[in-house]
Amino acid sequence: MASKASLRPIVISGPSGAGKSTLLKRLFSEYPDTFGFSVSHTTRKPRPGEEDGIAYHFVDRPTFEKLVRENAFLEHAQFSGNYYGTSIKSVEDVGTKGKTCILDIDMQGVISVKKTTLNARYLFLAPPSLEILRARLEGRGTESPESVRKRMDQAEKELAFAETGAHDKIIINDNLEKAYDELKSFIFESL
Ligand SMILES: Nc1ncnc2c1ncn2[C@@H]1O[C@H](COP(=O)(O)OP(=O)(O)OP(=O)(O)O)[C@@H](O)[C@H]1O
Repeated sequence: MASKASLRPIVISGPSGAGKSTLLKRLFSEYPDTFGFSVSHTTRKPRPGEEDGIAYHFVDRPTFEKLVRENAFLEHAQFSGNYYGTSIKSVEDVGTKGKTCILDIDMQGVISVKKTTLNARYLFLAPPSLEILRARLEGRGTESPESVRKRMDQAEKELAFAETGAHDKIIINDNLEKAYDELKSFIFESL
């Protein structure tokens, strides 16, 4: 397997529980210097040891809201009273440092990346079936029944979106080894 990846950002999406984190964890540990995640913005206060520009870009609310008005974010949301967002520039910065940016985002995020000049490549990770997806979400032991229900509803929307042909490649994660090999082939494909 070649280990030179294009510097075009890779967008990975797919239902919650499809296996994105599992595959990305493996990819980052096999290739520790090749890939990077973008640094998000947040209005929450830094915790001890968190450096600005490394853990997050720490900004105040007026600054964050100004960035929203300027359409600087691919996606942003509020959690427990704080804003969080992924800026277009933070994705570009990863490429500038010579790493391939990996974006793990939902379909709304995919739609927004497509509106930018980031020239990304789009990968969709699908579960073998909705029944198996449910079993994996339940088996992960991290979700309440209500959270599983919400994720399953959203999964149907993600799968319908993938059927529109919005992605360059769809990988079905039935077998982890096979899915990982397909992920690497897509990522290291020479373009
Ligand atoms: N091919 C596979 N076969 C069996 N189990 C798998 C496979 N791939 C992943 N899993 C398991 O499925 C569960 C969900 O995987 P993971 O947490 O990586 O999903 P995710 O797509 O990152 O979800 P989220 O978007 O919620 O973070 C985990 O418990 C993982 O170990």
